[in-house]
Amino acid sequence: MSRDLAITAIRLTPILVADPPLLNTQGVHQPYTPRLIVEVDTAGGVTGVGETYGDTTYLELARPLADRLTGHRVTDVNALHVLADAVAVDAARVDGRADVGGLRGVQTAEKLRLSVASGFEVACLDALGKSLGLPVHALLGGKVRDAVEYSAYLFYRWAGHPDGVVAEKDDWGAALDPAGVVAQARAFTERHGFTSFKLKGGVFPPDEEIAAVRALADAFPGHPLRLDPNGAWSVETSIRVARELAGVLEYLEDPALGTDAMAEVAARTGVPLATNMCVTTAAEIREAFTRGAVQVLLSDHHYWGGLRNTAHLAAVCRAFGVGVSMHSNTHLGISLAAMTHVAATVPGLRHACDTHYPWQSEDVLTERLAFDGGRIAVSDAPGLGVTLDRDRLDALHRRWLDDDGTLRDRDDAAAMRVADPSWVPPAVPRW
Ligand SMILES: O=C([O-])[C@@H](O)[C@@H](O)[C@H](O)[C@@H](O)C(=O)[O-]
Ligand SMILES: [Mg+2]
Repeated sequence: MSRDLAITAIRLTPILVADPPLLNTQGVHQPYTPRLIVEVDTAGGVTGVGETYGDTTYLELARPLADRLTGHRVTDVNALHVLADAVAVDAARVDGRADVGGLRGVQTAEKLRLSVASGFEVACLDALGKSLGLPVHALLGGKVRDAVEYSAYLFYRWAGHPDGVVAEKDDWGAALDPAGVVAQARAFTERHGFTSFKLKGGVFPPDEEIAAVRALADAFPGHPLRLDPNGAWSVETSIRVARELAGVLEYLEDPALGTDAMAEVAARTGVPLATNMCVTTAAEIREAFTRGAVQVLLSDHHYWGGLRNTAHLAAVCRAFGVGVSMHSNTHLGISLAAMTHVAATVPGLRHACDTHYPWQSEDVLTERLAFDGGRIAVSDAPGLGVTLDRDRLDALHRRWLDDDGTLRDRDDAAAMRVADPSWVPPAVPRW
């Protein structure tokens, strides 16, 4: 192995990963969700790995980007974004589209490019770290903590996917009322030691979700609690819920959609508001921050364009006096490792980060990342500190190849229609 950092080959492997029947305001998670694994080989004999969304539009962009990046060096992460910008995206297939599988705010061609580039950036940094014998956090300026805290991501859910649907089974059971939510939270603490809890809301009428949060507060006195209805409420409903849960919630996440609504809710309640929907692009920052619409920004290295962009975003938040934490969608261990490295470098990270990882029974790593007291230890091994399990990768890719296209694009509303053929994503505000 040498330190020749030239990229000689890039492998893109789309996979389908098992996902439980988690409910959100759009519908329910598919039994399998697409992800893309990126491998970058260097002339020095090192391979770096990255992970990002695997839906069709992401793959269409990833392929030409892989061709253009080959021949560059793994240090060329600024050039990576220039190359991504030059790849043609059919904006008509992206701009203004409803987000049917992710509830991550506005969809634009730029955000699509950033989301794809992030998988390559992580793979490049992993390869660079391995080549230099340095952990990724060192490439970002070094860690300021040795472990990163995550919160238990509670979901209303069915015990299993609808009858007749091919799916992996799990032992979490159903959670459809306050008692079920508390039981799920207890399972999270027993299995992973989490001490802070986020409930995905927007599924049941607000009073039922208020009751679930109150039940959590009774069961876990003094523990940080969040509720996230993904913008399903009107301003008036948001204000009512915020007032009822004042003193109970650490923050309320995206109660209503858009900067105007969030600013009004923030102005009329004392509960801090967090978002991964109202501010998801650079262009949305100034207005939301100056109007006080957001008190905590949930960053996400996938759609903000990588780990370095995430560190920059955290600096912008600091400048505006806005707190920062992390959003999560369905993801595997490569992304959890990447999140942990960048989170380790962010000063003033005062809120536990979100992660879906405990819901993922499958991974492409030889060894799963393990939570200890709800925290992931920051690896000091070279690169991300994870090892790809090629057999697992091949098996999950085989599942993607065998799919007739039904599952290759995450669509929570379509998944819900399997159980309820009349389902359409509710108009917003839903309540
Ligand atoms: O996975 C889900 O159902 C979540 O609702 C996800 O799609 C959101 O993007 C996310 O977790 C959030 O915090 O809004
Ligand atoms: Mg959210």
